Amino acid sequence: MSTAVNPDLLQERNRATFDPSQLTYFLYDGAEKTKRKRYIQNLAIQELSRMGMKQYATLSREEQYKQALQKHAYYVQTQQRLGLTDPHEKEHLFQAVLPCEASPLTLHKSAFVNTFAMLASEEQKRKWLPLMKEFRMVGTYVQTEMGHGSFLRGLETTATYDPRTQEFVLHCPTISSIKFWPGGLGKTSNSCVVMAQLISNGQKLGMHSFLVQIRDLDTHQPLSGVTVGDIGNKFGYHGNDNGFLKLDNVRIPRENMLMRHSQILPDGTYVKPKNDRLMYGGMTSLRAGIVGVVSQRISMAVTIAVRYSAVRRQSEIQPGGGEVQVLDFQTQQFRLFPQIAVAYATTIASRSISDYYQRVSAQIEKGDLQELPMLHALSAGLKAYCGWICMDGVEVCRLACGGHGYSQASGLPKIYVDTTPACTYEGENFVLMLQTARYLIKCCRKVAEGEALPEVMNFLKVNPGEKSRLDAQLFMPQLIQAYRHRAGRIAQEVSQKLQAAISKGVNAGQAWNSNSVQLINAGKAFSQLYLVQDFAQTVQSFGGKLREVMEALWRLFAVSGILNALGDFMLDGYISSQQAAMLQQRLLDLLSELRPNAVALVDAFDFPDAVLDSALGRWDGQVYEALYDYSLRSKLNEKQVLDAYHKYQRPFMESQWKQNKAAALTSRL
Ligand SMILES: CCCCCCCCCCCCCCCCCC(=O)SCCNC(=O)CCNC(=O)[C@H](O)C(C)(C)COP(=O)(O)OP(=O)(O)OC[C@H]1O[C@@H](n2cnc3c(N)ncnc32)[C@H](O)[C@@H]1OP(=O)(O)O
Ligand SMILES: Cc1cc2nc3c(=O)[nH]c(=O)nc-3n(C[C@H](O)[C@H](O)[C@H](O)COP(=O)(O)OP(=O)(O)OC[C@H]3O[C@@H](n4cnc5c(N)ncnc54)[C@H](O)[C@@H]3O)c2cc1C
Repeated sequence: MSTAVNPDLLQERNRATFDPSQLTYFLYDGAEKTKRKRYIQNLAIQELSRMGMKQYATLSREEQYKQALQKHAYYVQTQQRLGLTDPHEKEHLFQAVLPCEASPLTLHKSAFVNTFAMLASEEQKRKWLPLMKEFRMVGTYVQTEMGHGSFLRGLETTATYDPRTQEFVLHCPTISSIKFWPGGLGKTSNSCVVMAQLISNGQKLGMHSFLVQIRDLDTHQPLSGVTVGDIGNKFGYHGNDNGFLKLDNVRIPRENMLMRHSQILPDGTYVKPKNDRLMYGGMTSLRAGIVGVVSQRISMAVTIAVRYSAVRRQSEIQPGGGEVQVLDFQTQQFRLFPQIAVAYATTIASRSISDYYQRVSAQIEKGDLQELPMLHALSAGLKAYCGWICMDGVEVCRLACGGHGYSQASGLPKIYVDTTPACTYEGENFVLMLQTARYLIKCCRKVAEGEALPEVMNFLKVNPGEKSRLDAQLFMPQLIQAYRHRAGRIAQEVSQKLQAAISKGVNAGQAWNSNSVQLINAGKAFSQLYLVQDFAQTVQSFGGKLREVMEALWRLFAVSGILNALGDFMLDGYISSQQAAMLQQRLLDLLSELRPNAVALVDAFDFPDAVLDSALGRWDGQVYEALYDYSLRSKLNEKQVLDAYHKYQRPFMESQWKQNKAAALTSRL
């Protein structure tokens, strides 16, 4: 394959008005850390290549599972060999080893060990954490059942305390109570944290967590009373053995209930937690983490689509003027440039929600639960909102690559099937957004009662007759104010509707359901406001040319967000039709303004080719060579004439030939 860089891409890089390495250093916390990231990723990529790893998309499901295990083992061992302790460095390594390739061991650390560490007492941690950390116990987080996932209070699996033996009896009483979906459960895990309804002294005490061993630690055979297996093929996520688990009166010692926040004493007496929802802590942490996962996916997809659009030439703009780079079509820019903005906006939001999570967790550790409701509302809203826009964005990128986007060679299908479950797992997005709305409505009531709100919620104090002062300059404060006004208005309006329905005697649940479409909209508007504000704040920390480019990108994010939900902004007359028309024009101006920097903006993400795993998104732009090479490696090309020809095609063809003509046929027409 040619080693030269495609001249169109070369030219794109030369015409950028800013230095993309400045942006790369922002993303990876400076030049030194960027160098270290590159060192770690290149080392892993070279070693894995020497180990003969195959392209994920070319493997069968079973092979994907096996290779993912092999790679995950390499990931952990390489971490140890290099002495990595910084979580970002571990993340860089993980990205290079398993880029969008679901691993059966992902849940071990992120959900099993982390949830255990959050919910177990000090004594329990001393006993079990070492075994988990050295992979003697390999585990997962087992909550969802066949019949219930979203409605946790509806889970049916029971953990009944038996004071005579000081044991819990874990039992799945019905088909719908069979645990279903947990990652790594089917074939890989020997242990798990199981969520079950606690029953003691005949009292139902709600969902609690239990450490349950499901397989023998040596033979790996399922233990007595345990039926466990893989759930079968899915939309994607093939490297992961998402599993089912049926517990049939399985007994575990009393000390296996995770007892940090609530306890069962030997005689069966129940000690309540300070707050029931502390039990949900593991989910909150993962939701915060998922914002980072989806932001990475859209960043990869848009890198592929923008680079490809710079080398793909098709059609003429001026008759006779020659074929142009498809990136020069306004429609292509209209599809792709907002996705670059989404990639940066969500990356920035992922950092701030992660920092916020760490801060509030530290407070919770000290017993201060004041910010828990806000953390829940924000992590749920951002997980859902970022999940949606990143999933949609990945598909926009795939479609923008035309026919080749449909090939696995583009890397885009692999990214899509890895992004879309983020809208379902760790809380179905609509269900989560309604949790965010629940918090908003509570805050609206506080406004009505004149109570103080956290500073970030002050947008709920809406000025009803307010008109936007937005003009063609698109000043930051006016754009942000538009988002504040819209988020506040929608939340207040739906809050008033709820109040009105309840005062007419409609019960609270009915009133909630009848307004839930608007409640979702309130949650989205709040989450989008958060992204717009957070992105703006970051842009203001940049200087020089980088600031100019990133301000334009931020404006594109803010303006396209308004135009995509124009009704929300115009319904109460806040934005006039003249302002809306001005925004439509300014959006097009911003596309032209950003055009010279499109490639530099995606190059700044600094994804190695092996991470993108894409014939279309290669750094050197040699896409046709790569596509052709990929085709030649198709398993169907291993033989010139396939067995299926002799077995099915030829007999079928012959069955269609008219008897007398068949005799006259020669091998060439
Ligand atoms: C940064 C760390 C990074 C870590 C690493 C990151 C790496 C990422 C790797 C990604 C890989 C991902 C792999 C995939 C993992 C999938 C795992 C799963 O799906 S596992 C399965 C995931 N499954 C799901 O996610 C299930 C989704 N369902 C649920 O979570 C619950 O059923 C519910 C929240 C919807 C309702 O619960 P219900 O008990 O009926 O509650 P009500 O509605 O009656 O409200 C009562 C009160 O509770 C409050 N509150 C609620 N939650 C929380 C919270 N977390 N907190 C605080 N508070 C909370 C609520 O605000 C309300 O307060 P108030 O207004 O009364 O004051
Ligand atoms: C790839 C993948 C990995 C997973 N990994 C794990 C894991 O490791 N451990 C684990 O325990 N689980 C896991 N899950 C399960 C996952 O957490 C659940 O599927 C998820 O929480 C959604 O629940 P559900 O399937 O019951 O959806 P449902 O709740 O049945 O959703 C169906 C529809 O009903 C709607 N709906 C439900 N309730 C409401 C409501 N109150 N208001 C409005 N609409 C509502 C939803 O919005 C959705 O449109 C995984 C799932 C997937 C796809």
